[in-house]
Amino acid sequence: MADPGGSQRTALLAAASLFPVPDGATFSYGTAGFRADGSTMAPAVCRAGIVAALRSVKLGGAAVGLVITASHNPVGDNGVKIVDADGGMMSQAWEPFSDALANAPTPDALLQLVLQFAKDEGITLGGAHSAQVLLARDTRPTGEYLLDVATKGISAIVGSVALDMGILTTPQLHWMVRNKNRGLKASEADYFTQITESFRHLLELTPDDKGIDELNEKLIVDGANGIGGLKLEQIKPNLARLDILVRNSGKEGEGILNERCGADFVQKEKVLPLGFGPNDVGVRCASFDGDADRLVYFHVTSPSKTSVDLVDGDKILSLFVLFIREQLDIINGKDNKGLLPTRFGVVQTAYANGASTEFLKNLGLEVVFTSTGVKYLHKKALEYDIGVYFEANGHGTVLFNDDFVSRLESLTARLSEAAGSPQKQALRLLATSQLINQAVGDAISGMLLVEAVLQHKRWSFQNWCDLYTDLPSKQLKVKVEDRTAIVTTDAERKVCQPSGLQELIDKEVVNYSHGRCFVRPSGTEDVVRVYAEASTVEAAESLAKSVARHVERILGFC
Ligand SMILES: CC(=O)N[C@H]1[C@@H](OP(=O)(O)O)O[C@H](CO)[C@@H](O)[C@@H]1O
Ligand SMILES: [Mg+2]
Repeated sequence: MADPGGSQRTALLAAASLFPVPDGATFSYGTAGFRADGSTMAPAVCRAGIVAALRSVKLGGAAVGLVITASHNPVGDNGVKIVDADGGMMSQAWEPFSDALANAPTPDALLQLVLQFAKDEGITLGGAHSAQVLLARDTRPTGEYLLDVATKGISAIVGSVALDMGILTTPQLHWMVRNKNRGLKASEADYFTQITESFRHLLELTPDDKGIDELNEKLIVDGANGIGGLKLEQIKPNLARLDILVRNSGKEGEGILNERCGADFVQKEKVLPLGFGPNDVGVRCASFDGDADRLVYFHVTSPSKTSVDLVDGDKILSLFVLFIREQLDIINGKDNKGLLPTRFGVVQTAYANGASTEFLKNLGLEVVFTSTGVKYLHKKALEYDIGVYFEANGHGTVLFNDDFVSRLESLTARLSEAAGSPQKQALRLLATSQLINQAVGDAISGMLLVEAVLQHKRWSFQNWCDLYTDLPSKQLKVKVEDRTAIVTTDAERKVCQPSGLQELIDKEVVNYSHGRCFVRPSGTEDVVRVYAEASTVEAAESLAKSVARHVERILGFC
């Protein structure tokens, strides 16, 4: 390997010495980057900066992203995630190196790891290369400091440039990286223009005969006291036909990030977030998580109850699927002789409610399953012309393949406005591809698509809720000695190790009507997760508990 030169070695050794890894600390890139108490994150963040810069060098100087956030976790936590040049999550092939680097015990060990990795990957260091990393952070108190730490890590790769894009939602940064590398406008103002314009365009395409629905314009958004609420306040005045009120907006003094509010809280607890109450009965409400890449909707059911009717990621997915299918069916209807052949696919995980999967399959759709984690779902969705994916917790998007968008564009240019022409349907799909974030799940743009579709269909929240009835489900966490002893297959729906456990699960499941149950080691917490579904709440709980007991017994409860 070409010697990277003294200055490169010195820079790496210096950065590693600034933020030593404390004895006993171990970082793991996990399902969504490194995360821990914010005050302990500097070593991992600095080293993630090094990884991001190396990734950019490897990709010929293409922009790579780095975001400082711990999403829905408590305000004291923080984390770091790397965004690949296509705007998606960092290539999984680089995760083992990221782990090794984050845990390198000494500056010299770090240097050796970088040198070896650069050699293996064919990366020439210290030469005439360039690298650029776009940085962003959410509103956490440790964010500013950690962003500075990341910058130091990036600068440790000689020739790298760190560009601070400011306080952003996670999906904004993904969008910027994607656009920049495609030679498209990539500023925050461009992001806002694109989503507000395409939203306006979609509303203009709402069927004329359906008129305007006065009732449906009001929407209250729980911003989790994070960055999403602040950004939504910024674009609110530019959103036609929507009367949005933001609560837990992230403004100084309004509340603590993610504390008893936000999409994760609402989806898991199924109760009202802080700031919502009896006066909100009947109003459509939405909830973002702390970095605004998750979205759920809810309704306050009665003035005396704190429970909510929840519309989770599965039902958001179902709404999008219906809308897209409606447009495709008309474009490809017999009068139009299949103008736009489309491979349309839906991607879910084992956590998708069984009722949603049945609903989608009954529509004749191709529904495929991947392991938990957006990185898996996104990759699968890219295999289709239009791929829709969502996790039940509200993270997801609709991906339009580039070739398909080109076909759609030339189709819209060819079609006339004449009666019977599916021009409007094609334009709706085009506007949808502009509105919904193509890089990653995005609460703000996802919410605008939901709103446009509800207006298109003139649907109330209740109409949406009634699409299907969720099967009661229960999730439990089991603390065991070593969660990695569980190995799964079939998109995590079956256990292959330890032997015998799957047979025990099967024996439990047959006792329950509509019973379904699976267990898997979490990728973000030191627990085994147990998920069960059945026809009643009590049955789902009982099934989850029985299986949790088997897990405890076989793996050793701790
Ligand atoms: C059941 C569940 O909600 N799991 C979450 C959680 O992953 P686990 O690997 O289950 O800990 O965090 C991931 C990252 O945010 C998210 O993608 C995923 O959906
Ligand atoms: Mg998040």
